[in-house]
Amino acid sequence: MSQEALAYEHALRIVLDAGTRLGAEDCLVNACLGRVLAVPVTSAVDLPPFDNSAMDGFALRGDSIVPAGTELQVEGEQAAGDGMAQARTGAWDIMTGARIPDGLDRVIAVEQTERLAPSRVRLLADVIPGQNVRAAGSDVARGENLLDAGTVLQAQHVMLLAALGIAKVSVGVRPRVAVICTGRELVDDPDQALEPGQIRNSNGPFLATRLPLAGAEVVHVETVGDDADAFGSAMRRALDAGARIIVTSGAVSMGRYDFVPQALESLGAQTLFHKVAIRPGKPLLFGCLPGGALLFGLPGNPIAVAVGLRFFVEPVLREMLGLPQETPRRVRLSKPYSKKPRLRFHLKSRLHCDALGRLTVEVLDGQESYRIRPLADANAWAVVPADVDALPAGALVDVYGSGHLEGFLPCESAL
Ligand SMILES: Nc1nc2c(c(=O)[nH]1)N[C@H]1C(S)=C(S)[C@@H](COP(=O)(O)OP(=O)(O)OC[C@H]3O[C@@H](n4cnc5c(N)ncnc54)[C@H](O)[C@@H]3O)O[C@H]1N2
Ligand code: MOO
Repeated sequence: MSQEALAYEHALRIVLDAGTRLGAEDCLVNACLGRVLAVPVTSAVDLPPFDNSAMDGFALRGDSIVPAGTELQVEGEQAAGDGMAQARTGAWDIMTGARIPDGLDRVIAVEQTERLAPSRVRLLADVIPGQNVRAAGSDVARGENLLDAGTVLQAQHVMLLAALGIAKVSVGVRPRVAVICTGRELVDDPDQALEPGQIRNSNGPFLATRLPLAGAEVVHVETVGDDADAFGSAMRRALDAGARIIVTSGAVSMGRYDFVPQALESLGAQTLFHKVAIRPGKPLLFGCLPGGALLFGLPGNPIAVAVGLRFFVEPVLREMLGLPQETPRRVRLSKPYSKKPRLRFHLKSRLHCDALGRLTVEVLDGQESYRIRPLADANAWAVVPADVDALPAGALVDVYGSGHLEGFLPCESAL
């Protein structure tokens, strides 16, 4: 296998070709948040299911306008939850959401009436046909297409599905993913004091929290030292937990303890590439394990992990979930930017929106791959291709949101 760094596009093609679409499964609507709809949803019913009142007031009927000054006998009362009622003449005391009695066709708000006697009312305003009536099917008509396949289900979809009485939806099976962090310097327990030379494991918690947001099910998380045997055992536990993708962090570069490439070989894995012409994350390794699970060996620097996840793992998750690949937005740079040629750069960036709604993207200071503070300030990734070395302020660059399922402007209110 060549040690030459592959172009990103070439490397991504290899990854996507290795990912197969998973099937669909039923999911309860109250547990479907963040899942990707596999089959479109069509409504079998009308919403609202019956004509009902938009106001507390009086329901009545008429051929055309019923004029102000009309006096009517109050014939009955209809509250939300009351069933069918037949009305012939007069007015019905009605509450918001109550079914309109059959035979009536309009509602006047109570504050536009004057009660003359317990069962007599005078209208203080004209009332037109259909006034304050929420017609059956006016929100959703039976047979209407509501949600497309590929929709990432959110609380507003749950509201709609619940209103329609839909209890289950068909969603893409979540790819099962395991996370293995390597490095004898790593400390997992936040209560444990650091010995000289030790650092806290931040890649593990990052991967374990970001992967579910990216549509994966995390089935195993483990940290091992710089020890090929311990790594091999962790890989076996990850596979036993059902992982179809294993994401490792660290030990893929040139150091004496960078044992992952060797360890993978002894596990019978096929390394499909090692090194991509990107920054950060150049030593990224991708391979296939004997049972077919995919292995992403992400370089240990935290931003190399974030880039490997966003620009390699997330695209293959899309493939497995049956989603088309993303198209970046083109956004103007707020400041000039220059970089080394021949590497594609993935830059911690922040989208800004001015008072007229114009977007610009700011490449944040502190792009080194050990610097995690700027990632916490970022809300997007700007990508500058390998063959570009300098861009003036105002140049258009490709921009991706923080995560592939989170939309382009995940925190518009915070821009
Ligand atoms: N001689 C060379 N040295 C390095 C090269 C190179 O080409 N030649 N590439 C550099 C680049 S670029 C990267 S990226 C790193 C990748 O190194 P490894 O994948 O072998 O990762 P480690 O050495 O294990 O760790 C790198 C760095 O990240 C810290 N780290 C590791 N795991 C975690 C974690 N779970 N949480 C937080 N931080 C973590 C680790 O302590 C190191 O500081 O190699 C360069 N070197
Ligand atoms: O490619 Mo490395 O991620 O720059 O530190």
